[in-house]
Amino acid sequence: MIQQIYPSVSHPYSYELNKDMHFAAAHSIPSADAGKCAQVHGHTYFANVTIAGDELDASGFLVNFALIKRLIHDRFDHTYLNDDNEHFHAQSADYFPTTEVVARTIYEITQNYLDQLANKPRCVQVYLRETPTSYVIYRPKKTDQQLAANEAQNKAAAPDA
Ligand SMILES: Nc1nc2c(c(=O)[nH]1)N=C([C@H](O)[C@H](O)COP(=O)(O)OP(=O)(O)OP(=O)(O)O)CN2
Ligand SMILES: [Zn+2]
Repeated sequence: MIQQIYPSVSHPYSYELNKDMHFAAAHSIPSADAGKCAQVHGHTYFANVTIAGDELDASGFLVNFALIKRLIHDRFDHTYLNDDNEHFHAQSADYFPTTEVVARTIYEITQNYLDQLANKPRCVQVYLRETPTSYVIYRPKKTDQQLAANEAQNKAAAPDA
């Protein structure tokens, strides 16, 4: 929920920002195993997006909080997720509008935007609460390049280990 403390994510960056948002949306899960969730119903989703980086932009921002809200809240608020065929469809479970898939989609939209910025911030965690008792955390896997950089950093910190 907004103003709650979220699970922390480890990363090598100096700055970390968190943006809380909420949006109302309807969905249905197109699976015979989804039970009552196969019927159209709605939620007030709470999302927390964590962004990290080492460089600030000309405004002294890692990224403008307001832009993250525009990207996510304005895209999904008062929508029927199943109608958003750019992100969701019924042909593959990886694209059903489940909490897991919506969390991953929020990551993808955010990171695609961040990739265009000169200071190259990274989205390191998306926390998405669908109901008072259910939430998902999506964390992107580290790329081979990031794993190699981490290893080099560790070696430099403890060369004899
Ligand atoms: N792993 C997932 N399981 C379920 C998802 C999902 O997205 N990922 N979604 C649903 C339903 O869409 C539903 O919105 C949420 O279900 P649930 O947490 O069971 O909701 P309740 O309010 O009924 O929970 P209670 O704790 O029993 O009150 C189902 N599963
Ligand atoms: Zn639901």
